[in-house]
Formats: sequence, structure tokens, C-alpha cells
Amino acid sequence: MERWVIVNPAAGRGKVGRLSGAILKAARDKGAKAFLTEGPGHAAELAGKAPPGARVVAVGGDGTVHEVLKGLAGTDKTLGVVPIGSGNDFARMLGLKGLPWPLALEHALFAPEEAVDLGVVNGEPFGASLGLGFDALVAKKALSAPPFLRGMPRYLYALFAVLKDLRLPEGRVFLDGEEVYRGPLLLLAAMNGPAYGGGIPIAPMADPRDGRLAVVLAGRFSRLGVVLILPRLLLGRHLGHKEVRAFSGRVLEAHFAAPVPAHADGELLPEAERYRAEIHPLALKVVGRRALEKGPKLSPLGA
Ligand SMILES: Nc1ncnc2c1ncn2[C@@H]1O[C@H](COP(=O)(O)OP(=O)(O)OP(=O)(O)O)[C@@H](O)[C@H]1O
Repeated sequence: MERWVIVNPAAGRGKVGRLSGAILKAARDKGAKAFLTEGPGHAAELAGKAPPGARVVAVGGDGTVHEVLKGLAGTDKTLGVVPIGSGNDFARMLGLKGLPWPLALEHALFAPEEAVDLGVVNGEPFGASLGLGFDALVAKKALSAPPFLRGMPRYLYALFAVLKDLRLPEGRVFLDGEEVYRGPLLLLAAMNGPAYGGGIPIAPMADPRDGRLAVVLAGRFSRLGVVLILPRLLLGRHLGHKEVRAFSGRVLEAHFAAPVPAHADGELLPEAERYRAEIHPLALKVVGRRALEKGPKLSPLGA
């Protein structure tokens, strides 16, 4: 089996760039082919070129994972992850968050594989999360924030800029063909894993192996309502709010009168008036923690 390692030097706010020499060397020493990405889109291109049956390891954050996933989805290649991004929600979903990179690399290259569900939205695969509306708008706004703002201050700037002009789109939401909501929509999340945005537990009940999307819908919210629910959201205690509903299903459709922004694994999608998301049960081969924990011998990762 060929093993490929794809390293995004821009991930982790420069951290991967600083470590990239050591990571490429470690990967090659272990018999893998290792590549440094040259810009957005390159990781997907590389992953697409890996031979059938290959194991392809994404080194970076959720954006890197998302790109590699695009190059692998629908093939028999396996996705491994070395989480060193600023958002590592896919790795969190697989139980790999927090591993030091040398251990994570060893694990991604050699641990047994397992299968998780694969999300697809408007034809594009996603691993952990899909978000429509408010959160995608904040991510979009963050792109145009002043360059001196980085990390959390950048997102806070974007959050308040979006809140200032908050206008909720009217939407219709269908789950497995049945209309489940019609009205103003703050956000709609269709989740494979529990968290997005670097650990925000929007769908604590999500299970990436249940063949279903965990859907969380936030309907009519005022500006103050958004500010007040944020702390609850960060603690995963938002599901009891009267304007928040949770569902689960295989096919989610959302229709709007005008294009609404969306993100998949934190990467912005082309804006659309209609979204169709579906789950493909156990369609993605990954190297997670689970196969190892269930297996006969425990590795040092068990520590
Ligand atoms: N060589 C490169 N130079 C610049 N950007 C790159 C390069 N390779 C990949 N990218 C882009 O880097 C972006 C961020 O990657 P990723 O999400 O993995 O890291 P991150 O640290 O979690 O970043 P962010 O906080 O911006 O999401 C991706 O959107 C990807 O397209």
C-alpha cells in the first residue's frame, strides 16, 4: 500500500510551516511519499493523484482535511489526519485531537483503518460539518477583517460586524422529504461530528457512524438573542432554547429566496439558494482511534 503525506505549511497560523521540514523528513523516513502544498486547492489535486488503495494523510487543520477529502471521496483511498490546524474538528470527531504530531503521524500511517459516514452537500463531500447562515456569514466576514486582527479577535470582529446588519433569511427546511421548518433562519447545521468552528459543540449528539446527519436549526433570533445564546452554545447547552430544534435524518434540503452562505468543514462553499445534503453511511475510510481501541493490542496512543 502506498502512503502519502500532504502537508499544508499555511495551517496552524504558521506552526505547520515551522515544523514542515521535520514532518516531511519523518514521513519519508517511514517510507511515505511526502508533499508540501503550494496553495489552496493543491491538497485536493495531490490526493486525487494518489494511487488506488493508498493511505493519504492530511497534515494541517480542517481546511486541509476538507481538501484532501475532496480528492479521495468516492474512491477506496483512506484518509489519515495529523491535526495541527487552528480548527481540528474532524480529528476531534475521530478521537485524535491533542496527539503530538510524531505520534499522530505514526498512527495515521500505520494504525488500522475504519469507516465513518461521509456527508455530501450540493455534490461536495464534507467530513465533519456543514453550516448554513450565520456561522458561514461570520466566516465570510472574517476573510475581509483588517489584516492586523488574527485568531479569536478576527472572529469576534466578524461576529459583531455580522450582528450589526443581522437580517435573517426566510427558509424552508426538508428532512427526508418532509417539511420540518418554514420561517426565519439564523442558522442550520448538518453535522457528522459534534463540533465545528474549532470545538463549538453545535450538535453534541452527532455520531459519525450512525448513517444520519445530526441537524440543528436556529430559527427566529434577535441580535440580543444571538449574544445571549452564544455562551450556552459554547457549553453545548443551547438545545433547550425554544428557537433551537434538533433533528436527524439522511437527506436535508434547505430552500431560500436568495443565496445564503454556507461552509463545509469550515471552508466556504459557493453561495446557493438551494442546498441538498445527504449522508453516505460508512462511505469514508479513515484512520481513527476506534479500530485501535477495539483491537487486541493497545498502542502508546492509549496513554
Ligand atoms: N501552501 C499554501 N499556502 C497558503 N494557503 C494554503 C496552502 N495550502 C493550503 N492552503 C489553504 O490553507 C487554508 C487553511 O488550512 P487549514 O484550515 O487546514 O488550517 P487552519 O490553521 O485550521 O486554518 P484556518 O484557521 O484558516 O481554518 C485552507 O483553506 C487551504 O486551502
